[in-house]
Amino acid sequence: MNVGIVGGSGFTGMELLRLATLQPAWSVRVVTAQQHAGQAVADRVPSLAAAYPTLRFEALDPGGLDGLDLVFFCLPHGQSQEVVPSLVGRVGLVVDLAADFRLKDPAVYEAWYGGPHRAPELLGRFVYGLPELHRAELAGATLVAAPGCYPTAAALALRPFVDAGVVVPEDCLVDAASGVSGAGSGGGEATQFATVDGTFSAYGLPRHRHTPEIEQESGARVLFVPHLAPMTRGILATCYARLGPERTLDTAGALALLAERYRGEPFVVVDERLPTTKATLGSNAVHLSARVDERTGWLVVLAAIDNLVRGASGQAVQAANVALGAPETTGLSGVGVYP
Ligand SMILES: NC(=O)C1=CN([C@@H]2O[C@H](COP(=O)(O)OP(=O)(O)OC[C@H]3O[C@@H](n4cnc5c(N)ncnc54)[C@H](OP(=O)(O)O)[C@@H]3O)[C@@H](O)[C@H]2O)C=CC1
Ligand SMILES: CC(=O)N[C@@H](CCC(=O)OP(=O)(O)O)C(=O)O
Repeated sequence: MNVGIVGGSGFTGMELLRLATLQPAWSVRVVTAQQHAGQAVADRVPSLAAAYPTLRFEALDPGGLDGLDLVFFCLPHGQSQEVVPSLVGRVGLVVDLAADFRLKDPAVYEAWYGGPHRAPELLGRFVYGLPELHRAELAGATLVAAPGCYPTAAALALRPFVDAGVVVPEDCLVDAASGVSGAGSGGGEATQFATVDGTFSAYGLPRHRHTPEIEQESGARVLFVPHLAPMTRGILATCYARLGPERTLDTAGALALLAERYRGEPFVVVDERLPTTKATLGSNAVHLSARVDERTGWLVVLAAIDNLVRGASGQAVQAANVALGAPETTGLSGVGVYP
């Protein structure tokens, strides 16, 4: 399987290069960069030197992707919609890690991304790459939009309760914190050590662009408040939902509902123990837990992921495995690195 990684010199691209080494049938043929074009992969990412001793980043030339079996796009938002339309039908499978093709409604895209979509005709053809929610649509797909990092955690946490009808979908909040790699390798002053070390801050509220994506995939109307945490990787999403008027759910019931919904899922861990980002480091698993506060009538669901694995590149590989008909777990592990 001949593979291309567009935007391979960024954080998600590097993680895809690492995960590609664990795929028995993949061979990375093209890896592109902008500022880093011409540089050896091993110079930019020394941890990959043994796997890619001679591979170099090259400038993006869409023609150079022609005929590849699988191409991952890891470009900043808004860039892949310029390139992907010319590649439809010329590449076996496109997996886009940016937000360009995640939202189904072009009007919603325009409202949250500040301008009209430049390939709206493709929005309906992309499958949202969250296997636990869209596995059947993903099988055989040729265009996949990999989910955003915060929406992955929030949708997997809230969707089971919305579907079960036990919460008020209009009364949901998502309070989430991300490590700084979530901002990409060009984060600048906002993510440098002196700015983030020893502090914890909120940003982007009340109109972070992940809000409509969380709503699309969770089925809830949410107030979303993201935070930046002084760590490299990880997202912890604390999701709150008001219980329905019957108030039938208790903590044991909430945990049982999650366990039942995700029974047999290779990359979902449902546990009474409260999730931590550290336990997900380097793993493709999402760790979920829940509590019901019977005093106030609110459900709290917590989800932890590694933003670069389950929140980006690992999930993109998982979705590609499903789309290509390979075993879903090929080249992926749900076991983290600890401590
Ligand atoms: N970081 C995360 O946790 C997550 C990121 N995503 C999404 O994945 C995408 C990639 O993110 P991430 O890897 O963090 O971003 P980075 O900023 O780290 O990497 C961006 C990549 O795109 C290249 N690039 C930038 N501009 C252009 C351009 N105009 N033309 C061609 N290549 C260009 C860069 O090359 P160079 O560096 O050589 O200039 C680099 O390889 C983004 O859309 C992001 O939102 C999704 C989920 C989680
Ligand atoms: C910490 C941080 O800045 N996180 C980014 C989200 C991560 C990301 O890259 O967004 P997508 O998942 O949509 O691609 C942000 O809030 O914009």
